[in-house]
Amino acid sequence: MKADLPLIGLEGVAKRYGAVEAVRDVSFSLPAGARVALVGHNGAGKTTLMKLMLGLIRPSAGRLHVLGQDPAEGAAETRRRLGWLPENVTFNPALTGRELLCFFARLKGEPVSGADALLERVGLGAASRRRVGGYSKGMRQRLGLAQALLGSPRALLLDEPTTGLDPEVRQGLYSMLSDLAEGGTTVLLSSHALEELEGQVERVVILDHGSVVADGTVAELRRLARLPIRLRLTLAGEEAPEWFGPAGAVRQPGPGFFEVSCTPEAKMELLRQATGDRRIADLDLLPPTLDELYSHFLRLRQEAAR
Ligand SMILES: Nc1ncnc2c1ncn2[C@@H]1O[C@H](COP(=O)(O)OP(=O)(O)OP(=O)(O)O)[C@@H](O)[C@H]1O
Repeated sequence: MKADLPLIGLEGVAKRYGAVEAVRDVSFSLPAGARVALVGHNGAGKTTLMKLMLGLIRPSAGRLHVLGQDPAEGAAETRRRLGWLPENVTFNPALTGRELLCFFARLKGEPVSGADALLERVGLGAASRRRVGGYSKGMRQRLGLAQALLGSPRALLLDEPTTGLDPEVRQGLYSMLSDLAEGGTTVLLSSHALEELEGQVERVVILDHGSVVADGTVAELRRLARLPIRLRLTLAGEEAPEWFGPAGAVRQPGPGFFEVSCTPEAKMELLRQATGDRRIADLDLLPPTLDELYSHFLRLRQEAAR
């Protein structure tokens, strides 16, 4: 692989299924060790992009390179260096976790001797000899991740890996992905659940109807969107400070506390006012959520299309 190439790169990639334009003119690149989320509504093109990167389907236009190769050329060595967790992973319920992982290891041409260590790593050590039919959703997802990790892949493509997981299992999965990225593995995951991505990925690529509508760190997207910032203020007594109105739009979501929305530039002045006023008992800064950013970028695109 050429040193100057990112691990995965897409240039003007399009994919048509008959009349459906599943992916349109998509370009981005993923360096080694990146943790990136592909975010979009149902049918936005997330799975199609992953299948293109895996070489399972060919682009209608544009170029892809994955580990220095065109994935559609199907080089076996390139495929072995990629791990994939499909969206709806199903396993033979009659087999144990260990049997299944050994089966996948043989398919991938990897030694089965690493299966136990991998099962330990994803937290399935104790359950490895139980039948998968009795596994919970979280356990099946972890087995799916173990399967994707076979052969120490350089890039992991995970299609909605956290769907249906409880918060604790989800956090465990994210911390595992963070460790892998620290070790240089590129992690690309798709998700609808924007809120849970905060702090878990460095970059978010927002897709809408097959096109990229925004691509950046969460902080960059917030700066670009310039959405109002909310300050939630809890009053010490009855009296609402006179500067509330002029400071920005005011809402009272409940008794004794207010939300003041202001522009990003007005934020520091508002904070100074609030922290210097004894009538304010407590405050929370509420930056725009990822969901709000997502809606903002979709709205911009729809307006531009009119
Ligand atoms: N094999 C196929 N044949 C025809 N159309 C397809 C095929 N695969 C995907 N599509 C269409 O391409 C578009 C993108 O689908 P894709 O599965 O990539 O979306 P997605 O973002 O992964 O959606 P979801 O969040 O629902 O999984 C959709 O309109 C879908 O119906």
